[in-house]
Amino acid sequence: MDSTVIKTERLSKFYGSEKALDNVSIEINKGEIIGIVGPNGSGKSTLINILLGLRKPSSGNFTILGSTSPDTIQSQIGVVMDQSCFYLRVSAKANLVISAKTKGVGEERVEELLKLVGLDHTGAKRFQDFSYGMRKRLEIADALLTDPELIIMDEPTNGLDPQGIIFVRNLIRQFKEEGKTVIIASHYMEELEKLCTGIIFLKDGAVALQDTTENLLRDHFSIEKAFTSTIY
Ligand SMILES: Nc1ncnc2c1ncn2[C@@H]1O[C@H](COP(=O)(O)OP(=O)(O)OP(=O)(O)O)[C@@H](O)[C@H]1O
Repeated sequence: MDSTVIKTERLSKFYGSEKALDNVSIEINKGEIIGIVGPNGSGKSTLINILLGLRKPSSGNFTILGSTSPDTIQSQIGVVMDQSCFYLRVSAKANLVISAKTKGVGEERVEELLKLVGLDHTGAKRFQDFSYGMRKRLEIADALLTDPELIIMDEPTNGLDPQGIIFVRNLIRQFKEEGKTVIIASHYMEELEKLCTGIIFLKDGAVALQDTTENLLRDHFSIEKAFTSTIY
């Protein structure tokens, strides 16, 4: 079986005359946990949005889970990007039940996920009264409803308390054990060093370096040092 989960060929994206992505060619295989790192404005979100079908590339091609149109394989991709829309006046459970129905998933999965993300005791509390961390946990549960094989997370621990950070890190370790493929865009290099099997450095929209975490640590001692010598 083909183990390629994502393959991009010379992907570029212009916003007007501004080049946000510059000939990005990457390959990500099943079971890899890949960190995407780069300065603000280096193209991380643009790349993710193109892979999710939310933006069209100006040129280049890509496949994601063997498909050239991400819209058709949405149930196989879990997305955590602080962009989920939930009903403000209903509980975590009610929100997940609604989402599960839309996605054709049974209600038993809702109970399972509420427990997994630690929201099983929130009862009737409404989404609008949730803390940021609770909202993030609900977004993660929602992303996992269809048991996706590819999970894409943009700054998954940003704004979380220490307990929330540990929770997300352990969850990513669990994904790794389950053989899922995970892409994490993050500025927290220590975190990526602990979790990722490989790192992609973006600079000015282009891939400045892609390598395994093992190789980067051998050559640079830390992802931060690898980043500094690659980007500056
Ligand atoms: N909708 C848009 N319209 C115009 N320019 C955009 C748009 N979205 C992004 N850009 C530009 O494209 C470039 C890449 O932005 P992008 O958001 O992909 O970077 P990023 O690496 O995700 O940044 P950050 O770390 O700040 O989230 C930036 O110069 C940004 O200003």
